[in-house]
Amino acid sequence: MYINGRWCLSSAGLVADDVNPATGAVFAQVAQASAEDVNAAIAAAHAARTGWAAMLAGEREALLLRAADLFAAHRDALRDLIIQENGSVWIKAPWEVDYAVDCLRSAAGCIRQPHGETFPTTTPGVVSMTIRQPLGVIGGISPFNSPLLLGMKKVAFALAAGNTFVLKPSELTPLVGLKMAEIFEQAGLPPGVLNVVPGDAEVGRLLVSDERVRMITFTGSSKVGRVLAAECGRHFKRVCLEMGGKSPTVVLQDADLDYAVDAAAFGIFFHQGQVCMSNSRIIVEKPLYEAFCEKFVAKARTIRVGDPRSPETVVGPLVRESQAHFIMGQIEDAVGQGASVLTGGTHEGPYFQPTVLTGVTPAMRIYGEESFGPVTSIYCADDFDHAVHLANDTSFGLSSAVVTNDLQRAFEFAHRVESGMVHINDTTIADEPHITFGGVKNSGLGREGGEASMHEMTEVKWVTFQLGKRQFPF
Ligand SMILES: NC(=O)C1=CN([C@@H]2O[C@H](COP(=O)(O)OP(=O)(O)OC[C@H]3O[C@@H](n4cnc5c(N)ncnc54)[C@H](O)[C@@H]3O)[C@@H](O)[C@H]2O)C=CC1
Ligand SMILES: O=Cc1ccc(S(=O)(=O)O)cc1
Repeated sequence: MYINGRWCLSSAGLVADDVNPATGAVFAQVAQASAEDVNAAIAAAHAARTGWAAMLAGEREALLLRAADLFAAHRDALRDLIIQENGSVWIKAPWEVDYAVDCLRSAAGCIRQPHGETFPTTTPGVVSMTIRQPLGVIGGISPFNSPLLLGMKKVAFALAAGNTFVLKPSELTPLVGLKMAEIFEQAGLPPGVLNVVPGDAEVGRLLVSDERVRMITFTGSSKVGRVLAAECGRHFKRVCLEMGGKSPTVVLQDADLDYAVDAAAFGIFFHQGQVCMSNSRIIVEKPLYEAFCEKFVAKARTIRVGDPRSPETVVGPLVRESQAHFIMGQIEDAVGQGASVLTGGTHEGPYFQPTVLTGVTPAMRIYGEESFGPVTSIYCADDFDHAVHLANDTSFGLSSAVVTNDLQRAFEFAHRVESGMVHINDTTIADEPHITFGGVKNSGLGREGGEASMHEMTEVKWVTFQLGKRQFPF
């Protein structure tokens, strides 16, 4: 692990296997942080926070830009590691590296940005202003699905805002987190500014309960997010949560059918459906429903499942085989209650066939639960209002999409849909480092990206300056 600028083993001698999802083979053993190690990482970040916050903006900017160039220079090695550790397919892994590079450059561009404000006051002679200051130590719990992208989104903006960081990567992708530290070290990041402590939920709990950690930023399941929100509340700690989704793509009756099929297919089969914004629900207006189902199923059947290293593969392995059993449980429950599997519905180990269901009802688990696999359900909407109702009939609210060229309908949908993001004439999957990203309902609390991150990761302080002497009443 990486603590205070040093590479070290677990003080308790703990290690865990790192498994390649594509083969099931153990390819590395990774040190696991003990309570002592977590304490050392937090202490290092705490000690480094004043120096890092005081570093001139231009110097911090230069460092992040240097790091961006180094991540770009390591593109092939990072791509290969992401494929090996996460099972990402060939089209996704390099894109993830490019995003991380872009994210660092975007964060570097934010460094001079946390502006304060000035105010007129009712007290004569008072100059009144706010300033924005770093929070101090931020703890990050990053997920497995895009371990570099989602880890970088947290680290880059936290550092840009002048905070120091302790990162706990997912148990399933610790090496990507450690590789990040290695490259930041090469870029010249001072010791203690970024610390990486692989481990299980206990490591996360230690980050949450330590009073030196002033904020937790998390991407993962709503189940864990709910626990973190409560625990951070108990410790009066800021929290930013990016959680799950059951995002809808709505296809209106005027849509270009082939385009809608392509958009929705990308929205569920990209990265084998392990994307928080995946359109695991497709809602089609009645006049297009039958034709859409037919074409979508035909497209799903052409999708190549297999070795993530092969450029032809679209759907690679799920990150762990147990996820395939979880999804099979959802499908069996749905079929047992009358749903139909139009295609797919089977898996070999972690390789899940692209799967399309119809006839799904609210009584079925898959109607409301996230699947995190290449499985979607198609619903028939009687009309536009029914489509909006179906889109909102979920406890989640991350992303949404509407495929139409009817501007009136498109903007009405954008206003009425209960989601943090809505994409018109597109799919549900979109993410750019400088744009405000996040969900409503059970999908999120707070926002990430660009200015939103800079706000979440800084504290506002009101400062006044009395010119001359104030007249006190007594
Ligand atoms: N929104 C998204 O992008 C993601 C959603 N998920 C969803 O979550 C499901 C489960 O995936 P997991 O990787 O197991 O994610 P998870 O969200 O259940 O766990 C994520 C992390 O939280 C830590 N953790 C668990 N309990 C904790 C606690 N009480 N305090 C502090 N840290 C704690 C774990 O050690 C792990 O690092 C997926 O199947 C998917 O449905 C998973 C990853 C990303
Ligand atoms: O834009 C594509 C995109 C963005 C994010 C993710 S993930 O949720 O971080 O995996 C995947 C694809």
